[in-house]
Amino acid sequence: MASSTPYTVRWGIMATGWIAEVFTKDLLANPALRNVQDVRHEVAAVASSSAKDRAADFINKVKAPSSAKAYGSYHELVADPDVDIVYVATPHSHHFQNAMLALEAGKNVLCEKALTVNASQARKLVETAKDKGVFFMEAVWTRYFPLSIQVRDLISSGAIGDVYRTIADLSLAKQGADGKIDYPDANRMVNPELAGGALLDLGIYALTWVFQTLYHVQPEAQKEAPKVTAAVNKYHTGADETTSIILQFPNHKSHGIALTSLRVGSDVDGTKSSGAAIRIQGSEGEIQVMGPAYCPLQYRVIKKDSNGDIKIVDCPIPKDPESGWGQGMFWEADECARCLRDGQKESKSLPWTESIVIMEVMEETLRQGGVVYPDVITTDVYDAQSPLNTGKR
Ligand SMILES: NC(=O)C1=CN([C@@H]2O[C@H](COP(=O)(O)OP(=O)(O)OC[C@H]3O[C@@H](n4cnc5c(N)ncnc54)[C@H](OP(=O)(O)O)[C@@H]3O)[C@@H](O)[C@H]2O)C=CC1
Ligand SMILES: O=C1OC[C@@H](O)[C@H](O)[C@H]1O
Repeated sequence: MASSTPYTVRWGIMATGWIAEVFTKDLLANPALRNVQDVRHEVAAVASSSAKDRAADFINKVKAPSSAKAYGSYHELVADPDVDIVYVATPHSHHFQNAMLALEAGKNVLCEKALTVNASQARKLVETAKDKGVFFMEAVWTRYFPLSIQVRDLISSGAIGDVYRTIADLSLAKQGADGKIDYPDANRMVNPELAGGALLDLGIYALTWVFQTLYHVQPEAQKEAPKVTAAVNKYHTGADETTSIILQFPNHKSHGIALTSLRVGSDVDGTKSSGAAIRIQGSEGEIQVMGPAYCPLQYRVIKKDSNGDIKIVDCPIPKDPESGWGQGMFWEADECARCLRDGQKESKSLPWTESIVIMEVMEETLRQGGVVYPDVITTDVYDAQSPLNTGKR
């Protein structure tokens, strides 16, 4: 008989930036509001690489319980026996070293996207998770949206026949009046030292839709790595600003088109009236996914013989009625909790091999585009004392 006591996971939050805050507030949201009774989350500790006070301020800001510990270093966080799983919320440049720090300390890890800067780093992380016998997952939250699960199920059930093409776009119109992209050159979005660029930050979501619909749904033995043809425009910092990828899956005769840009937006006027960000095209019809590729809230199923009778399905994110809070990151946290409870080391919705194949596609894209990042962030040699782990910037 299933236990009526929810399984509790104690989180350690590594970094105190934007997404750390959003994710932690979702962790603290009441699971009942999303009809979840079997798992729950606690914030055990928060670490800032810059100052203990920053971690303490973060704990106050997100309204975590005062029992949550504040640390002024990532090393202290991963040594805390009260932390079951570490959420790595640093820039992409830091993921390899930071996730290794936690894995080497024997911690389970949820690491923000893009998982790493290259495929070799991703492979090393997976090997380490295996060696240590811990859970490890890339935090592509979109995969855990009920909408994504429904779309994958529709494809698997043959609702639109054989899928031959997926076109997916995640672009943000960030060009300012002066022709420059509206982020300072030092910002993580365009700074090569922080693995900046459209591809690793946004393109990963376009690729997520290509992979969810053309790769993930295939039987294990039929999953194939795609051929990659990419066009990349570089910003003056050296990071990619507009990147378009054609992925060819030869055995399935399917194509994925993954688009991303910091010059033009998928949502032209900010009113979400620009049409489908994702089109999944099959022999018997098409599924269109509306809204930003990272956080889609509606899909449409258009059958070949529908005669205009389109099925429209809304999948809103449950909000706390009092605070209005709820961003949809809690679903990926619930997945982590269930995997820990059930002793699973990887998530079935985003297995290790799939994260690695996607990293291979991104690495090849950057190679074709001539985007080069500094050695300190591309090395696949773990160094506990790397400046990326100690915060000595
Ligand atoms: N899933 C999603 O929807 C989203 C995911 N992300 C992902 O999360 C990660 C972090 O993004 P975001 O929160 O926007 O970034 P921020 O710049 O807001 O925060 C990053 C944090 O990392 C820590 N950090 C450590 N070293 C550095 C450094 N050299 N430069 C800057 N920060 C450093 C800092 O925390 P401290 O000083 O406390 O150590 C900082 O606050 C990225 O990988 C991004 O792709 C981002 C936005 C949305
Ligand atoms: O993951 C993300 O999703 C939302 C974007 O605004 C952000 O830049 C990116 O990191």
